[in-house]
This record gives sequence, C-alpha cells and structure tokens, in this order.
Amino acid sequence: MMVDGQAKFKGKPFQLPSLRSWIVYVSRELFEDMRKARDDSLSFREEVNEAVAIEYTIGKELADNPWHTSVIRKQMTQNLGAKFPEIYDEISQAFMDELEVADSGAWTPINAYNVILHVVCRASNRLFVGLPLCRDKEFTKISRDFTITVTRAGFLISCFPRFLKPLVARYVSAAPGATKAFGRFIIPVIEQRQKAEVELGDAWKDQKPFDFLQWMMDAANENQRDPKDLNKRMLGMNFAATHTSSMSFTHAFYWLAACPQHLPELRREVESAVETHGWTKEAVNNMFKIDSFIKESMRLTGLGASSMQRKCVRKIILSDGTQIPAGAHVAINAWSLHHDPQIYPNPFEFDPFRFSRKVEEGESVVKNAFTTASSEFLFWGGGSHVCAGRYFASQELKAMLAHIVMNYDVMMPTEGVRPTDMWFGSTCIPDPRATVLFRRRAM
Ligand code: HEM
Repeated sequence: MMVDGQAKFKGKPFQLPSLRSWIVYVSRELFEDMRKARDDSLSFREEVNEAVAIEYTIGKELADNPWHTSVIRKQMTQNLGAKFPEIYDEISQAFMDELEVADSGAWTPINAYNVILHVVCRASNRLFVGLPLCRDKEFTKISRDFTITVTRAGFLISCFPRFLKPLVARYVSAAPGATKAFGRFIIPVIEQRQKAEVELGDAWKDQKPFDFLQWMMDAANENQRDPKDLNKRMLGMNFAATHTSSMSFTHAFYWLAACPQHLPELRREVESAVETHGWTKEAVNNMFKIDSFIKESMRLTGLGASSMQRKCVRKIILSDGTQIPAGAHVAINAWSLHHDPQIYPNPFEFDPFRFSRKVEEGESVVKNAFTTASSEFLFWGGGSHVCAGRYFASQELKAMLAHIVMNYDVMMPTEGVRPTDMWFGSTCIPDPRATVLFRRRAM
C-alpha cells in the first residue's frame, strides 16, 4: 500500500490506516522538516507512549523523564571499545551453548531465530549488568519475553479511550508482573552497590563494576537513585535492545544462509581484520564487507517500512504546504525510499557489497557505514531521537556475523530460498520458525 501510495501521489503526502490510527506518509523531500521538528510539534515521546502505552506497561517515570537515554548516548557509546572483549566473549560462549551443531561435521537443522534471540539477550546484558546475571536462565527469559508482553499489552491498551486505559492495563497487562520479577534480580544488585558506595567511600571508585547499570547509577541525581525506578529503566533498555537486534540480525542471517556463495569473501575480510587487530573493536571497525552485508540486508528487508513516526501535538504546516492537524500521526515512507532506483540502482536485488564497493571506489566510509543515519538510510530513524543504541547494536551484529562466518558453514534447506518475511502492520518480521542448516567449519 505504501508503494502504491508513493506511485499514485507521486511523492506527495498521503494517508493510510494502520492497526491503531491513520498515518500521514511523507517522502524523502520532507526529511529535513521531520528531522528538525521539535517535540512540541511532532512528538516522538507521544508517539511511543501511545504505541506501547508506556505509562501503563513500562512506567510513567520513563515516559516523563527518559534521562537514561543520555547515558546510552554518552557513557555507553564511549566505552564500547573497552567493553568489546567481554561482549565478544559472551557472543562466542552463547553460540557455543545455544547452537547444538553435530561434532561429526554433518549438517544440522536448527531454528536460527531462537538461538539468535538467546545470543543477543546474553550479549546485551553482559554490557548492561555483566556476569553472572547475563547468563541466568530466569533473568534472561524475563528480558526476552518482556518485549512481547509490552507490545501486546500496549497495543490492546492503545485501542481503548483514555478513561478506560488504567482499567484495561490492570486486567490485561502482564508488564507489572514482569517488572517485579525482573526487580527480584536487579534491585538487590543495585542496593548492594549503593551500600558498598557508602561503606567504601573513595575506595569504591576503584572497585565499582564497569557496566551500564553502574554508569546509570553514577549519572543519577539524588531523586533518581530509587532502585525500583532504576529497575524499570534497565527493563526499558532490554525492551529497546533485545528484539530489535535479534530480528534485524535474523534478517541479515537469512540472506547469508540463502546466499552462502558470499561466505568466502566475508571470511577473508574477517580473517585479515582479526589477524591484524585480534578480536577487538578496531577489527570490527575494519570489517567493511560485514558492515555492508548487514546494511544491505536492512535496506532491502529492514524491520520498519515506516520511519521517524511522530504524533503531531499542535497543528503544523510542512515546507511543501501540507497541513498536519494536532492528533495526526506522521512518518516517512522508508520502504519506498530504501527501494528507490534513483538512490539504489537495482533496488530489489540483494547486492551485499553495495556499500563497501562505494568505499573501495573512494566514497566516504562514514557516508556508507551501517551506523550512519541519513535521508537515504532511515533504518535508525533520524533527528534528535535517532536510535541511541545504534553504535552498540551495530558492533554486536557485526561481531555476531563475523563469528558465524569464521566458525560455521550455513545454508537454507532449499538451496538459495530465503524464508518469506511476515508483516505486522508496517513491521517486517523474519520468519521465527524457519530452519537453517549449520555445519562446523573444517579448520
Ligand atoms: C538493530 C537494533 C535496533 C534498531 C533497528 C533500533 C531502531 C530504533 C529506531 C527506529 C528508533 C526511533 C528513532 C526515530 O524515530 O527517529 C530507536 C530509538 C531508540 N533506540 Fe534503538 N534500535 C536498535 C537497537 C537499540 C539498542 C541496542 C538500544 C540500547 C542499548 C537502543 C536504544 C534506543 C533508545 C533509547 C531510543 C530512543 C531515543 C530517544 O528517545 O531519543 N536501540 N531505535
């Protein structure tokens, strides 16, 4: 429908119904309007609050003041290099534990999505809260299930008028139970750290853990140190990180399994980067083909057909004269943009080295990098709310792909056939039931 709308209205804004409301889709020409718009006109927060009923599912505190986002943008991003060895350790351990591939060297059919979800959850939580919690089966299960819990409850709550929402939330939402269960793990850790800080005074500085939870505790002001509040923010992080990364990785991985002819070229690149830099952030930064492979997968079959969705909170007029009334929802038609032949020649072809080739031809590395959000690549959204975790997500996905490439052969049971994607509204979901064949790589 978005492709038809784009063709019929020749790039002018048009409206389509979504599962919750009508959405005005604008094209790339209005990217700057969307990028520059402030929250008092086109609101990201109102959009998210409405989509997942955040005040009833995750917590009103997060909706009112998401201060932890600046900890992601600053402390977390700055420390990714230092944390890489641990994150890579978790990725390789998790693949070893979760991927039951025959030792005989025979092909083993495996439900890849389930493995990927477990690996992502462990790797993310290694950064968020460290060992041993990131490997705790009960703790990671709450984290893995939480996105589904919130998405389901949020959708249901959003269908009811405002005065009924609290009632619906109380009876349908499993989120408060999940928050409590998560808190049984996280709150004692927070309390123990707060106690140690008081008892050890200055000595705490040298002994304190080096993880996201601690960066958040250090950044919190006097009013933000309540363990219950910090618990909700940790769960919010898991919500933002787990399924987005797992589903995105699965999209890229299905391309790899459907096109294993690219394995040798990817292997050569990973081998050379690791030989020079070891398994470090520098090595991953030098994996341009891996980067390009993932970016091309996200261009062709990324999670969102729409991007930068906002709720209009006061009437505005866009630069082409389009009037957006208060209460309307606006988004960029990312699907049409990512499949526009003017920007991406042969847009429906999977061309994994499309971006790394440009770099080899002399174009800027930054322009072509997976992490770069621009008017031509809307996978991460854009403007002031562009994904805060994209540097971590990119590093994690690249390290996972590099690890698979180095250790396994993969292929689809029907050679060359990628599992058919599923659509939920404007979200493109890789088939979670698909089986992929794995074989340990002969060294
Ligand atoms: C492949 C994985 C991921 C994808 C596809 C993704 C995608 C997005 C998108 C589309 C947005 C909205 C941007 C906009 O509307 O302009 C967003 C926002 C956000 N993401 Fe991600 N994300 C991913 C991973 C992560 C991770 C790992 C974290 C945390 C560690 C994270 C934290 C956030 C936060 C906090 C925001 C809100 C930013 C704000 O309020 O300003 N994301 N993400």
